[in-house]
Amino acid sequence: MIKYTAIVLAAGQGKRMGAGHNKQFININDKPLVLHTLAVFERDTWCEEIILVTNEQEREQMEALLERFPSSTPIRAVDGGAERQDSVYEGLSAVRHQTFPVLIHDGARPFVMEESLHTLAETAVDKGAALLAVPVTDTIKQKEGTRLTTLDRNKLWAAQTPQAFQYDLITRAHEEARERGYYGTDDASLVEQSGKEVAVVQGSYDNIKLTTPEDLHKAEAYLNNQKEKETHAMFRIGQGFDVHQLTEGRPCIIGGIEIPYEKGLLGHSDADVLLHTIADACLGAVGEGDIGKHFPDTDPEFKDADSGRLLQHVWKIVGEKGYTLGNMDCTVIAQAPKMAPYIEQIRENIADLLQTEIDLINVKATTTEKLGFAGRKEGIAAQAVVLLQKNPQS
Ligand SMILES: Nc1ccn([C@@H]2O[C@H](COP(=O)(O)OP(=O)(O)OP(=O)(O)O)[C@@H](O)[C@H]2O)c(=O)n1
Ligand SMILES: C[C@](O)(CO)[C@H](O)COP(=O)(O)O
Repeated sequence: MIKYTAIVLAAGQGKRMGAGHNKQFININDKPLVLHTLAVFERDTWCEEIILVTNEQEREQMEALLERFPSSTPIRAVDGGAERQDSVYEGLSAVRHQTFPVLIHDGARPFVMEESLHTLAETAVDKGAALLAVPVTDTIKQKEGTRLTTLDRNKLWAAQTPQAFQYDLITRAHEEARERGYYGTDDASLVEQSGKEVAVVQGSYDNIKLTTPEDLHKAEAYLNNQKEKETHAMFRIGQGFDVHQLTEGRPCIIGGIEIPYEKGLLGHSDADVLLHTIADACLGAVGEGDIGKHFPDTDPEFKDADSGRLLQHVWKIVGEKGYTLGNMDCTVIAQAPKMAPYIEQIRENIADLLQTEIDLINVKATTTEKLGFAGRKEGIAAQAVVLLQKNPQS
């Protein structure tokens, strides 16, 4: 996981939208545009802080909106400038975590996907600068006076946001542009001007910028389509499987309970094979990959980590996506130690971690009749099936 800062630009006037006021406050399916965009970053666990660049005259209105819709990710509002580029500069000046990559995003692009944010953050760390873009699908003509020329479409990409950068690199590019009086229509162009390469991350054609009134209809259609898909997904199912090796000199922690045994489980964290399996099943159910993606075993933060804490983090993601537990069924596959005396304690602990009823949690154990690695007591495996159901309030 890479932590990043998001700068969300909302200090424009929305002249081309023709609403008579800043388009960021236009309601799309009962919620102002800017809140749809902020929600993408609020949901993303990689986003450490959001800097919202607002129009000085609209600062109070924006702050009132943020108060009405509180966010779990810190949001700081700062005043923007006359041009988009000036607003970005003000946003950059307010960044606190200067070692994190910064993702600069138009408040008017509410449909960017979380997967794109992660690829951009990773590419910015790796290469310094990256932008989201899509191959152009129309034939593009250049008109000079009355003369038309046709550009080679195979070389053309339509730039989107976010555009992601190492903080020092983009700040320097902005300062150089200010010194030269250069104004670009995006941030990548400033880095290009300073002679550095910007990596292209292919985005989605859905990541539109709401610019003209026609775009509002497209946005409503997109959101209705999304809603339809979500309401159909009343239930989601996930399965998990995990194995850890038994070794001497480690505690044997299964389901959060330390079980007296001559050996323990080996792993980067506390190697709780059952809680890892449950976490994987939960992430699988909400389409969020696996625990390796969220808690890499190369990250020193998770060395000997309490897997109960990891499961609670996963459970928060499940909750944020609007799901609650239907039920779960788990099997621990171990020749030894004998699990039966600890099953009730394990169920209670899982129920406690997930703040749910114990009746929804079934845990059982089996040996493998001395066959295979489990039978030879070389390791312990666990598997789980988790059914999630849509929270009626979401
Ligand atoms: N001085 C400015 C100008 C633009 N933006 C932001 O930059 C994004 C992209 O700009 P655009 O779509 O052009 O928005 P507006 O400038 O609001 O629209 P218009 O050009 O039609 O007036 C928008 O989220 C807008 O709020 C900004 O923060 N500060
Ligand atoms: C940054 C941008 O969204 C990339 O496509 C675009 O250049 C913003 O331009 P605008 O004129 O400020 O809408």
